[in-house]
Amino acid sequence: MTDRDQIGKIAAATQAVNENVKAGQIVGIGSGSTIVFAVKRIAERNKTENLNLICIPTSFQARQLIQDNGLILGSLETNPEIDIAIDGADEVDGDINLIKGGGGCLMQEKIIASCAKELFIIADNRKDSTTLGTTWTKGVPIEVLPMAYRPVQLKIEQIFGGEAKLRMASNKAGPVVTDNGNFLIDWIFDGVQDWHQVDSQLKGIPGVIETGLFLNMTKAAYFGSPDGKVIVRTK
Ligand SMILES: O=C(CO)[C@H](O)[C@H](O)COP(=O)(O)O
Repeated sequence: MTDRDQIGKIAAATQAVNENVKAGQIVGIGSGSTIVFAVKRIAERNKTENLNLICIPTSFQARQLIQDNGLILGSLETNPEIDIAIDGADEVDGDINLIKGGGGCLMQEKIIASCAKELFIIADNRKDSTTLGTTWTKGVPIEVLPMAYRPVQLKIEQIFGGEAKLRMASNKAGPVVTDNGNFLIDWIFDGVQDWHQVDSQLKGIPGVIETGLFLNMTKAAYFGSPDGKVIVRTK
């Protein structure tokens, strides 16, 4: 990531927090590099405004971020209903459908997003695309039960074509293991798909736990550019 990309992330995160976080809310905290700037901004505001938020994490990383920034940590057990969730994305299309899971946290992210009244996405403007599947070239992340990864890979390739790759760790021998103890398959697909149909077909394969396709879930996406300007896309 260059400094220029970082400026975009900071701008998007700051504006999204300024416009949407309100005192007393239950706030879902996403995962990745952009959410770090949102949590920092929430913590800054909390010092002067006493926001009294309860923050629900989407990952181990988010849990640490909440605690390291002096915010109140909650869970879905204590707070099953969430006011807003803020998260990053790997790609965002013109209808604010998303590919997520580049950082491996898609399942908890999707659960938290589904419990939130509103989901706000923050990203640098490289993530902005008109058609899903054009700028994110690493494939659709899919969380799978470890014992089923091989048949799931084969079934995905048989049904949809493309290549379904087991995500391997970089500083450990073997596969990436998610916060939930599962494996990830990155499905590199050919061309534009009917994503709603693909998502339900993928979830119909035994062993698939969740997909990184977030369809019709987002209220607004904030894209920051290297000059610090932010474009907001709503539906
Ligand atoms: O889905 C995610 C993690 O699983 C992230 O939200 C997504 O990868 C975006 O990350 P970043 O803010 O670092 O670009």
